[in-house]
Amino acid sequence: MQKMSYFFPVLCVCLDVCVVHTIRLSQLSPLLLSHPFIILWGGALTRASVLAFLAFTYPGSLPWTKSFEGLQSLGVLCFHFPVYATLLWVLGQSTMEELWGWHSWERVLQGYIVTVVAWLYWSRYVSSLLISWGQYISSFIKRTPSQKPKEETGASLKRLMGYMQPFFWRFVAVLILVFLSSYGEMAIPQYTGRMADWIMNEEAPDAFTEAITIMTLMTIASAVLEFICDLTYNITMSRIHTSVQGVVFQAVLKQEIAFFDATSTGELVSRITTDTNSVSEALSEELSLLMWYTARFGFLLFYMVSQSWKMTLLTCMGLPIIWVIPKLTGRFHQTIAVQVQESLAKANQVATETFSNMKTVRSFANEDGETEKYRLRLEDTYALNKKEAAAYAASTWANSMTTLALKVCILYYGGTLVTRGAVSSGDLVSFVLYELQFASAVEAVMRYYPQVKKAIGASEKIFEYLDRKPQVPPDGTLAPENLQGHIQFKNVTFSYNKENLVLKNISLEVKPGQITALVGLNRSGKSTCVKLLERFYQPIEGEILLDGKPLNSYKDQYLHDKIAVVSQECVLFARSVRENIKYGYEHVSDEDMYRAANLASAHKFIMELPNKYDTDAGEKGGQVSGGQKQRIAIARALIRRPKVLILDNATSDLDTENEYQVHQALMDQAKDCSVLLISNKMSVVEKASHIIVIDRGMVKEEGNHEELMNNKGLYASLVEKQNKSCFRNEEESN
Ligand SMILES: Nc1ncnc2c1ncn2[C@@H]1O[C@H](COP(=O)(O)OP(=O)(O)OP(=O)(O)O)[C@@H](O)[C@H]1O
Repeated sequence: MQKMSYFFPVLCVCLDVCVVHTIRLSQLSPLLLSHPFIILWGGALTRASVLAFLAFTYPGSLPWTKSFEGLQSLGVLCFHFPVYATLLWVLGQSTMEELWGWHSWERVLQGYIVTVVAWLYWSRYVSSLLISWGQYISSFIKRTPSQKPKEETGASLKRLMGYMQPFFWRFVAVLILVFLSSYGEMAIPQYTGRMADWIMNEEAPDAFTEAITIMTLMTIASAVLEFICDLTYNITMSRIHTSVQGVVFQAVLKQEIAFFDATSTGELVSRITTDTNSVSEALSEELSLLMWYTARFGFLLFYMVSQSWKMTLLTCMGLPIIWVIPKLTGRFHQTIAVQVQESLAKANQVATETFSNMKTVRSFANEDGETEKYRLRLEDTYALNKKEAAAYAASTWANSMTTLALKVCILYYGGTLVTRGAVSSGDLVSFVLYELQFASAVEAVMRYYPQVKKAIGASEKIFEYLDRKPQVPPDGTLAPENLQGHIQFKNVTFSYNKENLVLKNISLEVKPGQITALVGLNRSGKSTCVKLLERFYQPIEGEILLDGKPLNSYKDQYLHDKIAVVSQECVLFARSVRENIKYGYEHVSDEDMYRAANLASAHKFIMELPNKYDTDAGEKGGQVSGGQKQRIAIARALIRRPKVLILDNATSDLDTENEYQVHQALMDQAKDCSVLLISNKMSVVEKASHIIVIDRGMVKEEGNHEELMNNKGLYASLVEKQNKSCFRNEEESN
């Protein structure tokens, strides 16, 4: 099967080449012209079979079909070269009549003109060869997954236009350039026809020189304008792309924390990078091509009508078929593309998750498990890719069949018009050239229009984030200069999923100038209280007050400046220690940074690091231990001189000595602010001025250490259990 998979496409390409070449020869031989439909169906069916075969042999690798197109172009090119070279040589021989059965030099000249047309057509294959191979190579380099199409593109288009607004005049200039350049392109067919008439009628020699001069000038002008236009357009589009990317990133950052809980990092990153890239690439490349071909389409139609309205009518009769069939097949292709996109996203999610948790994967030696999971996801994608490739083959087949049909009919009908003297040979030559470009313009418009539509549809996914209103009530306006840091939870009830209540009618108070500790068993809801204080989530019932005012009445930025949280899983950025401590507070002096680091018992070890405060503290290249990370995180919180300092198991990774030092420093710090301490170590908690014990989302008891010990309740039992376990550990170590 593997060997077959190489042999079969090559065979089919050869067959296809023969058929296409026969069609070219049919331009010279009336006999072959009498059987156009046999040739047509032969060509179309061969092409379809090759594409279908490729689709099933190499599903998911559309580059293969691109390479096939390139291969076919190369084949046609190789066949054409010797044949037309021989033909040109034969034309100079006296045996011409015997060879072709033609009876006059007039027919020989006609043959010559058709050959010129064929050569021009041949040059089209050269460019198509270069383009398709270019696409083939770049598809390996880029490999961006296709976008999820959407039906309602009108609104998205309007939004996109909004981003184009600042560049309005540039787009106007681009449109004018497209118009002028497309007009210039009409020179070749128009003046080739005139030259043909000159050859046939032996007009004044000046006519030939004039035609060739105008043709050259117009072609050069058109190429220069095209260059300027492409440059302007692409620079503008990349400007728009970067600004859209920035806006989307900003919009995502504004979302509430529950949104980040529900959306995977992989999806977010893909939305900002891959989705915006694909949309902008599609709009840069495909929209620009769509503009070109639409302009060409208009000009070609105009010139074709001016050459012969009858032949134009015939050409246009084929248009509905060219439009309808690919549209039907294209719709199916789009549906599959959506499924492929979704399936790819699932596979990407597995990969992202695995790479970001690589240490855990290695610790559990689960590389094979993750590989298998990824493989299974890819299998789903593979199955869909097969369908997608088949749909692609079907739509390409439909396209080529309809355009081939049109070509044969035009040649046949045009030939009869020349014989009857209704149009001149030059007109036919021009018309044939126009028609060749016209068919490819229609084909291109049909191809690029859905792609542009698809890209605009995909942009809707990006706009979803822009439109999404964060599910947190808008922040207030309060930002008082003097904040005490007095916190009150009044009958607060909260649930993450509206089913299981995590906090049940909780009321508690954290007073300024003292350390309040929150203790309880795991999952009792301690960290949830902190998340509510940070406004990550909203209580279902009750209210949280800061200095007697609802939390929501404060400015968000102000709140996060005044409330600093250090949690157990402190995350440092892959940046220097200095950048991590000054995170969000870059304006602060180095002296303040040293002060915060000293309070967090971090300054000493930082100065011993290879590059001191410039050492990389990040997760990947980081050179700091877990305990050191925690101290950097505490310094990061203290640098902003918070009014409420929350330590959620923030010293769990510190050794006894460092933990003691940090807590001594915090005791001093607590005089200026309120400290909320969450810790599972009772030795740490007992020093707090006030201790609140939480059990299953409810406050069970509160007081200071002595009071709670005398109570002999949950707190006393927690202390007792911890003491026992410490005693046992000490005994074991002795
Ligand atoms: N983002 C979340 N989405 C849904 N449920 C959550 C979320 N975060 C916490 N929970 C649930 O809320 C409950 C309380 O969790 P919380 O982290 O507040 O407890 P805790 O007392 O701080 O526990 P621990 O001492 O283990 O840190 C748990 O049942 C937990 O599963």
